[in-house]
Amino acid sequence: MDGENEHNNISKELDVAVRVVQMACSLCQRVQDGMLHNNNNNRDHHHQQQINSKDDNSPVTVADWGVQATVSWILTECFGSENVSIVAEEDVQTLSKKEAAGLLESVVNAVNECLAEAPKFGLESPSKALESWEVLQAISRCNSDGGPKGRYWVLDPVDGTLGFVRGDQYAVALALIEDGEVIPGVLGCPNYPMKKQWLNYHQSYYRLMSKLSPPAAGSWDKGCVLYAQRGSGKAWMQALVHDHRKLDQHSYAREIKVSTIDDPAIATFCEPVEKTNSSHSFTAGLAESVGLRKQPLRVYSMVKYAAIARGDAEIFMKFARAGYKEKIWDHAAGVVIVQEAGGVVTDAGGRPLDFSRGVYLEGLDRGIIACSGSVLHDRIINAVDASWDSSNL
Ligand SMILES: Nc1ncnc2c1ncn2[C@@H]1O[C@H](COP(=O)(O)OS(=O)(=O)O)[C@@H](OP(=O)(O)O)[C@H]1O
Ligand SMILES: [Mg+2]
Ligand SMILES: [Mg+2]
Ligand SMILES: [Mg+2]
Repeated sequence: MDGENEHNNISKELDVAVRVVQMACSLCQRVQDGMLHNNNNNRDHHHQQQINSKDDNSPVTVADWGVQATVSWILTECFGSENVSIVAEEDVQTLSKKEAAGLLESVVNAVNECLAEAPKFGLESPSKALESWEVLQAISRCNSDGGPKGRYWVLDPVDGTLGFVRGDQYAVALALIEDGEVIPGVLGCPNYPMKKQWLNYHQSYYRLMSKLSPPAAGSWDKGCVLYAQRGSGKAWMQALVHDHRKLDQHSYAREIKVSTIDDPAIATFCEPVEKTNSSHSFTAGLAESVGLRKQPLRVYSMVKYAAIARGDAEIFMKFARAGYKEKIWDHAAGVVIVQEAGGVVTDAGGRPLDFSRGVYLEGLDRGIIACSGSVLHDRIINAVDASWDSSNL
């Protein structure tokens, strides 16, 4: 099939990125399953350690650090440390504290367990398990500040950590930026099933699952990985896999496209779950004035971009409070995937997001609007202008 040929034609960078995101997804699933079990059974000291608060009160877990270490280690091995620079969300401050020894040990174990499986994903394992200092080094070498020149990877090890700790949606996001432009992007969505029978259904399903024993490895086909290469005009989705070697024989990448719906009356918009991350009242006003009739789909993480790229929803809007600066790792991978799947992504002024100015999306005008097509996109942009002054954002 075409899918396979095109898949074989992708760059080495995208190929490695897809594989390492697959690995990262299985690390996350293991940690999430472990957390949900602990939650139900006993609140021992391990559980106390599992969710940590950052300075801004947002959560960070073994999975966030574990994925950052794993991706950093694999990219460095594959491309050479002199060729790899990475912008990523987490640092080692908390982890390096004396009292965090147990937490660090959990991270090191998660990383080694994950790296040991690298051959299943067509990548190489370390010759022996990494020491704590090597894991810390892998995390802290993700210290690039981005910028307008050269090449750097952009990683959000766990996006939607809140969704993750709640047993809900989250994503692993990896992109490569070259001279300020996102080239390939990969989004791993471990709780977003290949088929559309999803999200609402998901929570109760997960609640039920967490009381049962974990499913046999490899039998749970509930996640997907999306990816795209800038300029190809194509975006792809593959199932979350536990053994890549088995899949290499198949044409396992399926092309995805945005929705063709451009009638607001039947369009679905998605937005962040938390009101603190995006004004629900402002988007409700917009929805009303544009004629969107369906209830908003509130979903954690960049799964919202995945939903647009796959055609499961038509609009994604995010209006953070004034003064909040969006970070490049929360958007880079999602934006290129949506665009290559046929969608349109801009700020609320209709300008493209500028990934070339460091860690933040500097100069972002009010909010982010991703749509399946320009008809809906134009309408939303116009509605923002019409209602902005009367809002108090
Ligand atoms: N105050 C505020 N306003 C806007 N955005 C914020 C804010 N604080 C954090 N963040 C970033 O939002 C990321 C999660 O966004 P979501 O769209 O998943 O939000 S939500 O959880 O569904 O409410 C989240 O990503 P992760 O930290 O990777 O989970 C943050 O980077
Ligand atoms: Mg994030
Ligand atoms: Mg994150
Ligand atoms: Mg975070």
